[in-house]
Amino acid sequence: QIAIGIKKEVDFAGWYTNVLIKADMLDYYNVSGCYILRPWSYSIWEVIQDWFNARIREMGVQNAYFPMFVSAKVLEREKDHIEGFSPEVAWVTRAGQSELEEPIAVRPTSETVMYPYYAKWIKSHRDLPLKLNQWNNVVRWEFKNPQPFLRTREFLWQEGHTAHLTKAEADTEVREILELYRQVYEDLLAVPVIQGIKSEKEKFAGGLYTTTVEGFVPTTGRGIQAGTSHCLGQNFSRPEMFNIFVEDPNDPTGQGKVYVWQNSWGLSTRTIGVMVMIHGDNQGLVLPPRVASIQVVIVPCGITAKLSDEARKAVNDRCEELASSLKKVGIKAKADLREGYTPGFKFNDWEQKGVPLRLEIGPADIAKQQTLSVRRDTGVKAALPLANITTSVPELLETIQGDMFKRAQDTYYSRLREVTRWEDVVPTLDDKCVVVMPWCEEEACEDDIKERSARSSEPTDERAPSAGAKSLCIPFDQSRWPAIEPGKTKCAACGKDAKRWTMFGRSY
Ligand SMILES: O=C1CCCN[C@@H]1CCCn1cnc2cc(F)c(F)cc2c1=O
Ligand SMILES: [Mg+2]
Repeated sequence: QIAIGIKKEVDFAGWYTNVLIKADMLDYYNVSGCYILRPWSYSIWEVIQDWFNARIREMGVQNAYFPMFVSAKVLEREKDHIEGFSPEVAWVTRAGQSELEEPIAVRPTSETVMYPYYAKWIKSHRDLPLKLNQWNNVVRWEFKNPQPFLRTREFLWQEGHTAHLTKAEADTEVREILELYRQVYEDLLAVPVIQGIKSEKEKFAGGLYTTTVEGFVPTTGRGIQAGTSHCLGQNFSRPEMFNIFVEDPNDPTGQGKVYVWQNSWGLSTRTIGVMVMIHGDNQGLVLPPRVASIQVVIVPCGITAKLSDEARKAVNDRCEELASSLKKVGIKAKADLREGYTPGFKFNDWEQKGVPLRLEIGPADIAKQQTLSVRRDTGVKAALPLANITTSVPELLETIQGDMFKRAQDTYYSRLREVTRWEDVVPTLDDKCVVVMPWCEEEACEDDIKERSARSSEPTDERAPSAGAKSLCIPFDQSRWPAIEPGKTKCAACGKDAKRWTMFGRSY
């Protein structure tokens, strides 16, 4: 009896956790907001790590590891940097039965752990650029309801922290990393994202500016911040903060000092949650081939009781041979020869786990020297000759990867609604779309938009106010929308001169 699944469009939150459990991606844990990452999801994180490590190594970034504990004195180095976040900080206050002299914080991010050592290690401009990254876990005691991968009290991420002699160099690296984040999503996870800069209200307050890759979840019509690359400017290197400076190589007197220009950038296991939400369907998980730990599952069919033992052996051997010839060309293939399970049971099992391609082989297929392929993303079936299977299957997997991305990108772009009149804002949000409007970029206006859009669209049911819209990003690529005419095009919210088209929406 295969459990009746929860429908994605009916109960999205229930569908999401059900898919994760049924696909063996995670398990629940008795500390709220924490989950166990089982191999089926952890293998996706490893693909992302391997890919990202190769590329940052090419950029001269080195991996390192810093302690997870931060003293209160160090964490609260600068009151205003931390003040908004302090409710999220987890503290160790005792070991065994003895209270600690000073409480020790568990890192929520590592700026304050790392930068005192940047100050110590960076003595000359020849020590620049310093580029370190760590793969670690961080703890943030969020109080909003937790969601696996999307909002958890402990999560895995990489956090890159770099120091440069000039702003220009820092600016360049911010975008190089953001481009890598785009590729992780679009090329590995088949998830479309839009690159842009955050508004003053939404940026990391401790930094100079924040760039972001913004995802979109069509089922809920909500945007999701999928990765961030900040330029910190000299905010963390200035004397009152970590005092990280070098002699100015361009100052003939040799007296000049340059405070270093810093960046920090992070991508977390939220990547996995976004991929599940975008591609999953009512049969369960749908994995993009490039991150699937099993890309092709081969299932013996037509094995009935009346089939002779040698015929049954012939089918099983053919499945095994097919798996090994696909593995030889680098395809992650598996023959499911489990006894005592029907083909139908196996089909459902691997569909729930999101394996991108199934190949069925029965006596009839052997006779015809073919296999029946079934795509997980579309369900489309096609007979494939065994003769050229080691080229047709890799090609089919690439087609699946491309089609999954294209479908998701078309959906995302179809939900970007150009809005130039305020009265169209809330209806657009209620339509599960992103508002893209000419915006003045003033913080007061953004506060106003959030408040005015929080009122529900139907004046009658004041009870159920919809969540307000916040700015998601100001896309770097403005060419998708009509040019803003300076002094002429007005902000759709306040009527002041608009500066750039900006995406507003409800978000995670
Ligand atoms: O977002 C990134 C990328 C990787 C490195 N860090 C930056 C900025 C993190 C911003 N941030 C985000 N969340 C925080 C939560 C806290 F509890 C806290 F004490 C501090 C922070 C905090 O600084
Ligand atoms: Mg937060």
